Amino acid sequence: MTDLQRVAVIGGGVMGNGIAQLSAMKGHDVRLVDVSQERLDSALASIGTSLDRFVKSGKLDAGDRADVLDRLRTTTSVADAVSDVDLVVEAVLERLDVKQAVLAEVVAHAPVAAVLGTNTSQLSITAIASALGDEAHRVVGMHFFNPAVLMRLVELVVGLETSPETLARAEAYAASLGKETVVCRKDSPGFLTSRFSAILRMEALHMLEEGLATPEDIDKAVKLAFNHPMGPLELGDFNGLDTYLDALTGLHAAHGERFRPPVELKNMVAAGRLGRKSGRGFYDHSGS
Ligand SMILES: CCCCCCCC(=O)CC(=O)SCCNC(=O)CCNC(=O)[C@H](O)C(C)(C)COP(=O)(O)OP(=O)(O)OC[C@H]1O[C@@H](n2cnc3c(N)ncnc32)[C@H](O)[C@@H]1OP(=O)(O)O
Ligand SMILES: NC(=O)C1=CN([C@@H]2O[C@H](COP(=O)(O)OP(=O)(O)OC[C@H]3O[C@@H](n4cnc5c(N)ncnc54)[C@H](O)[C@@H]3O)[C@@H](O)[C@H]2O)C=CC1
Repeated sequence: MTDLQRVAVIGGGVMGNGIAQLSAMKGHDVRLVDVSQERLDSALASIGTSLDRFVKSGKLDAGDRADVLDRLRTTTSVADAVSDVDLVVEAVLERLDVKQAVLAEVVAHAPVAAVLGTNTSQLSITAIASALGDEAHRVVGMHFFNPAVLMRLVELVVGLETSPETLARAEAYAASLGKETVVCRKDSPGFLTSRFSAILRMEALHMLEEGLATPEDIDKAVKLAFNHPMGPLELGDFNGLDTYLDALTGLHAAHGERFRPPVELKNMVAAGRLGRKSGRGFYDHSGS
């Protein structure tokens, strides 16, 4: 194990619970933080389901399942969670002000040597770190992919103030999780992956708006023509349409018209159709 034994994950939603689970599976001592016990219970339920799948497919020993859960502690207190950690992964919602406030609270309570990773999908790392004054050198983009327990990549993003030591420690943590990394060496909203992803997704949304085909056929075209495991609309439901809309809104502000979120996507989020997590999005998930 590296010197990054103790890890706190802030936010236990779609991404945070997977990052916490994976870290515990790879031997880290993990503290998972969310705003309420209800949210933490929901995160633990997702982790339990995922661990069961690993056990069922023979990728995890039934005996090791309990050890993984023993290494994972939950709390609603950021101060308590980060007091002795080596690294923090922030995975709260995709809003600059919320991320800045959470990291400011982390800095107030974490050891000065702790690395501060943010799992933002597209926000500027420099802007997030700007709330931390002299501590900005400790902030690095650590962009995981959903589901974090299975996807092979972590995209590391260097902000203007990120120190080489911070990047090196983030690389060591990703390696300890068995991940490959790419480094986006110049901070730019959307980095490498979210800009690629958004281009395909925007075309799918425009095709839907233009009535070219059903959602099923738009997704099937991408899956079968290009061998993608999921189509772009299916993937939106998988990510969560609220997070997807927040990400597009940021990309639109940074890169202009090509990423303008369509009104239909805004309407779906306003109506609470958030994809898998609410039971309905581009598709009906109420039975799954
Ligand atoms: C504007 C841009 C910004 C947008 C918003 C932000 C987004 C981001 O910032 C970044 C992102 O995450 S983008 C999304 C990246 N993720 C993807 O593209 C996922 C695509 N899907 C897949 O790879 C597979 O469908 C997947 C791997 C998910 C599932 O595989 P399959 O399709 O083959 O389905 P299954 O047969 O169900 O699963 C295969 C094996 O894996 C096991 N498994 C699946 N999920 C699991 C989980 N969560 N935990 C544990 N095990 C799991 C499953 O049991 C099965 O195992 P075997 O039976 O042994 O093969
Ligand atoms: N959903 C996805 O597929 C991906 C999302 N991301 C990024 O990861 C981050 C989290 O996204 P999701 O997990 O999808 O969101 P989510 O909405 O599923 O989960 C966010 C969690 O953060 C918690 N939270 C909010 N404020 C908090 C605070 N002050 N302290 C502690 N917890 C707090 C919420 O209660 C919620 O449980 C975002 O920045 C998103 O852009 C990155 C890769 C993929």
